[in-house]
Amino acid sequence: MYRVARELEFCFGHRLPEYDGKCRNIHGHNAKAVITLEVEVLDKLGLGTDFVQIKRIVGTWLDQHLDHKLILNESDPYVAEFQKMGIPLVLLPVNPTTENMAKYIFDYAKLQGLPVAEVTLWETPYSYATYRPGN
Ligand SMILES: Nc1nc2c(c(=O)[nH]1)N=C([C@H](O)[C@H](O)COP(=O)(O)OP(=O)(O)OP(=O)(O)O)CN2
Repeated sequence: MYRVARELEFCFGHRLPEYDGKCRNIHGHNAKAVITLEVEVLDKLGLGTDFVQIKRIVGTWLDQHLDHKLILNESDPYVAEFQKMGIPLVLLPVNPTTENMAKYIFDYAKLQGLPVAEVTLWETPYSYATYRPGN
């Protein structure tokens, strides 16, 4: 079994409604997602999955869909106000925590047919969460 990983960076804003602390306020992060794939067999060039392919598929989506976006829980009372202002939002059915966003990125990579094993999302240089499906 081979594990192949590509790091991808993007910026986002979010807030955690009802959080008892400063993360209840809108704030931003320079995030790094680590997309880890598992493959049993290498291709004839000796590649598991081409790093370039991971960047093209997941990196392009991160750039277009999440980079410099405000990510909110769809039930957040702030949503209507930001929509009135024409601010581009990404709405999730859950709070935009590091854990939930790691799974959100995992689900996208999986849907694109990548053999993704786990996604780690670094929210700050010191804090990260990893999502991998359990048995
Ligand atoms: N398990 C989780 N805990 C926290 C999350 C999360 O997504 N999952 N998120 C937050 C906040 O979003 C916050 O931005 C991060 O908190 P913190 O580690 O305090 O980050 P700072 O860089 O601001 O830390 P300082 O040392 O205070 O500068 C909180 N918890």
